[in-house]
Amino acid sequence: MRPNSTQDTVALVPAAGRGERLGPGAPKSLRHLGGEPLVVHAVRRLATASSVAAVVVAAPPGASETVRELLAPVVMTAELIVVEGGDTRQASVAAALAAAPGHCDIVLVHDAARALAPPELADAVAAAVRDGHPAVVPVLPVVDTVRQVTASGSSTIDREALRLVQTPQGFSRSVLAKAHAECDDALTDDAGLVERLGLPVHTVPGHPNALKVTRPFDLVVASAVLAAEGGMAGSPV
Ligand SMILES: Nc1ccn([C@@H]2O[C@H](COP(=O)(O)OP(=O)(O)OP(=O)(O)O)[C@@H](O)[C@H]2O)c(=O)n1
Ligand SMILES: C[C@](O)(CO)[C@H](O)COP(=O)(O)O
Repeated sequence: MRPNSTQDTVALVPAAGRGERLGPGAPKSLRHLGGEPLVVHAVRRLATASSVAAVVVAAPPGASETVRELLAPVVMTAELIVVEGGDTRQASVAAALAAAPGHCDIVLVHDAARALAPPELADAVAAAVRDGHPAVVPVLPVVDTVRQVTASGSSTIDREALRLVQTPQGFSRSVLAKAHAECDDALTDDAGLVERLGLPVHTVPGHPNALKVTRPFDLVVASAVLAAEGGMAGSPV
């Protein structure tokens, strides 16, 4: 246990995706960045956050033991649980939530694909939930002009009110559990499920390092980000 910390948070890490947009190869969370799998980078940073007491990873089908062996040496100050993920991101989050230890009232949901999100971002999101917001998402402003294209033509959309949504997203545990129990629409994130309950979603500033590795170009960018931060490889937390 770290001194002077509020360890009331469990981080769920959906890591079971195939990574089709990244191209052929191993499941995305097991592909390497700077010599380590993406899931190792993501979990190391989460486990470094002072609010995080436990991490539950939803591993690719058949890879739970591999993921456990990869993560055991790097997660030393938080409880580590590995479960098998599902066919969709939503199913993987639900599987991880079902395995989350009961003593954590705050739940973060964080893509393994956002491998370099800094621990401070996780703590900022958890702090906003602790302050009373039932659902919290980190967001970045849109920096490009946005155009909507339809069959009948195209038009510019006012970007002032638009934001790009990242993870980790934070929730009060009861709210996330209710959202998953009551909504089975296929949505792209957990805040969308909570929104369907009619609850507000609070935003906090995101971080450029929390970029999602989706396509090959993103791996190039993430490699540069990792190099710029001096690498975190090999340091157990
Ligand atoms: N069945 C799934 C699908 C996705 N994810 C996870 O959800 C996060 C965000 O998903 P995305 O970036 O879309 O990953 P993939 O589904 O792997 O990507 P693709 O759509 O290119 O196959 C990733 O950490 C991914 O591993 C998951 O746990 N289970
Ligand atoms: C959850 C997420 O990362 C927030 O931006 C995003 O919605 C995941 O989308 P994907 O299409 O599953 O990569």
